Amino acid sequence: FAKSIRKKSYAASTMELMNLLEVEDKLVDNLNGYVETLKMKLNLMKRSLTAMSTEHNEMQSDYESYLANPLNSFRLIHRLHTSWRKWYHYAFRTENNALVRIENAHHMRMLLPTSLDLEHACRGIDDLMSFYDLKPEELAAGNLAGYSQTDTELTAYDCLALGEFSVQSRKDDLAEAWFNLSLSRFDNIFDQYRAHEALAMLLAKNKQLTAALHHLDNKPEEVAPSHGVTHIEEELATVQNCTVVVQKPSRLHCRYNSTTTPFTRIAPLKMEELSLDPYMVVFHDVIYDREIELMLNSSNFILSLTDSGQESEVRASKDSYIVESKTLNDRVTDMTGLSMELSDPFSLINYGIGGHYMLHYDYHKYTNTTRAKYGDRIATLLFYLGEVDSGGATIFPRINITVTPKKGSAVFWYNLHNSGALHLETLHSACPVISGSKYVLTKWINELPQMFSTPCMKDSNLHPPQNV
Ligand SMILES: O=C(O)CCC(=O)C(=O)O
Ligand SMILES: [Fe+2]
Repeated sequence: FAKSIRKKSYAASTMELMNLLEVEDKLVDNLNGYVETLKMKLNLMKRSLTAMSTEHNEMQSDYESYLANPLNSFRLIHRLHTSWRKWYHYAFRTENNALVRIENAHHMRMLLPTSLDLEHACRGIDDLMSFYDLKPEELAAGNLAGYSQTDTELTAYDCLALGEFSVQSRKDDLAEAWFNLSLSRFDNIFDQYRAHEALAMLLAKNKQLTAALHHLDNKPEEVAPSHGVTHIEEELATVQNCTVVVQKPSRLHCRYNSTTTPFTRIAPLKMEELSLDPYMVVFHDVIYDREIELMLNSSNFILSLTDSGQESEVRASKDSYIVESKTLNDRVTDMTGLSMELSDPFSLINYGIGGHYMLHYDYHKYTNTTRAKYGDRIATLLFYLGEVDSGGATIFPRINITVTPKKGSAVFWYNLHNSGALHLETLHSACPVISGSKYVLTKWINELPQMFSTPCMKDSNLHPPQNV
């Protein structure tokens, strides 16, 4: 088998394509040889199995008299001791002949078309379609603008690949047609689900989440949900949560916190527990109107908003600005019992109409060494600096919690389990602002200086509420 490395693109020339035919010839031959070797092995095992089971069945029909004969008992012990071991090893052994075939296949991988070749081939088909105004159905049926040949029909996998190429080329309508063709060509639910999944991803990309989920309903039980599927489900949960404008009444209780630090004993904080795991609370009246006014009217902040010079864009997304404040740092310590050392400064975020913050986690998910050096974000505290006329809630779709901005309140939650593990249920986002403007002040709290206030407990995943 040739070992040379090919450089030319297969899709570019007929000569190269002829080489590819030759490669396929050799591959078929090689695989055939492999199958033959396996067949021989299988036949040998089948023959021995027949001999063994005949003997076994004879013995079983009258085992008392069979085993009464010492020669028979000897043979039984010998058989089980020797033969079964032999078969066990034989089953695991890879025949030399088979190994050679596998090695051949390994070398021939160099001659196979790469993903770039496949892309070129897809582009070729795509160009043909645009040029001659061909429809995917015609091509899939092997019909090339009236030039039709038998046996040139495309397979379900071909259609799937062309669909994927169309997604990459941002031709979503074409992609949908290819995926549907692929779906109708597959003949079992497992393969069909591949097409359903591709269609679901495409629909989800275009925000047609419910239609996407309909496709995902076709998932056979044996198939594990993919990352993409989980993402669609969360996106849908996000949309559903965002449409709930009023805050869900909390099942947990409301209380005054006067235990965190000496300060809170004098001035207790009003807090409402939203969740125990991840631990999450809302504090009321913890940032004052005059503090908010000062911050929002600071010339630097106003400048930072107008500076971007792209008013509509700024309004359509979030815009953040760094704020340092010892008073507020101390307040967050009073509220949470956590040290503000090594934490990021506050981030003042403004969202205009449609402004939102995609689903995300606040932790960095550092590697162990980076994390030991810099520390991850153990918790987040988010002050709401105003009410939003409509929309703009902070939502946690995995735990079904929606927090509606209320001027002067703050939401606080732990991003990490008490063991230090990342808390996956803290996935959250800011819903698009429908009307009004939203201002929040975020503090991402570093884990490193919390060693004594929140000792990391290896076996516990829960943050005890008394920490807050
Ligand atoms: O604005 C919000 O509601 C959420 C902000 C947020 O997630 C963050 O600052 O990390
Ligand atoms: Fe966040």
